[in-house]
Amino acid sequence: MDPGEIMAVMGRNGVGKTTLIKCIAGILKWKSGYSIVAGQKSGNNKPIAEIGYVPQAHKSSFSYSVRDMVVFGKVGHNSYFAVPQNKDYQKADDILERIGIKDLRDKPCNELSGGQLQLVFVARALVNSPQLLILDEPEAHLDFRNQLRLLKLIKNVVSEQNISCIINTHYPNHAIRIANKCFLLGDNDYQEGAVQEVMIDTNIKKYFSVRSQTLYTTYEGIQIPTFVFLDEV
Ligand SMILES: Nc1ncnc2c1ncn2[C@@H]1O[C@H](COP(=O)(O)OP(=O)(O)OP(=O)(O)O)[C@@H](O)[C@H]1O
Repeated sequence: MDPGEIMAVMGRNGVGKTTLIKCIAGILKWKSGYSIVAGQKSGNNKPIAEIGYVPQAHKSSFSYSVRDMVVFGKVGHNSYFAVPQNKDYQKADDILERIGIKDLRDKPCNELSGGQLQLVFVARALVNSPQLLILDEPEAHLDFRNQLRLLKLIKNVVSEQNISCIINTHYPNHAIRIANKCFLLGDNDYQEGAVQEVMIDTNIKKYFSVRSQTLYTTYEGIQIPTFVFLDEV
């Protein structure tokens, strides 16, 4: 992928999307082969600093404050010698404000809702200014407004910081709205290419067994495609 690009990974439940992005991130080992991120081979269980990975948010058992959770992303959670500096807290505060959750700053993470925790994980990934941002279903727990805000935030961060982003999503409407590329994963094959060419009704039928129709809405002079799901095939 090139800097400035967003790739949406799509496919039905259990097909292997999370496994794929965990292998790219170096969290899981490839059975064979490897991926190269920012010039480094991933797949040897060594975290790559240039990758910001945002897992699917479940309830957190950590009682750290939101601010500390984000700062740990910066200084390294397990690093004994790493003491957060004022500038680390300042950066964490800036990101929390940008994401719109500064009011949660002092709240313990184990008292957050799933959607709030998801946004905290995004902040924690961004605090390191990664070259590759990998997000696993980041919109899953968010309400419509926060979904929209998060998608806009991802798009802006990718373009302003000229980084790359891989986003695992179940929403074709989100993929077509923010991604340039799409990787559509099936049981025995995949399709990869420009999102407008891959995310089409015939592929939704082939990879999800759902009949859909694309409708178009014009907003601020831009045509926005929207998939309407009609029935199972
Ligand atoms: N820790 C694990 N050990 C063994 N099998 C696993 C493990 N995690 C996932 N799997 C299996 O690997 C396959 C792919 O799982 P994965 O989580 O990558 O799918 P996914 O496409 O991300 O699914 P979803 O859309 O439901 O999140 C599934 O069949 C799942 O049951």
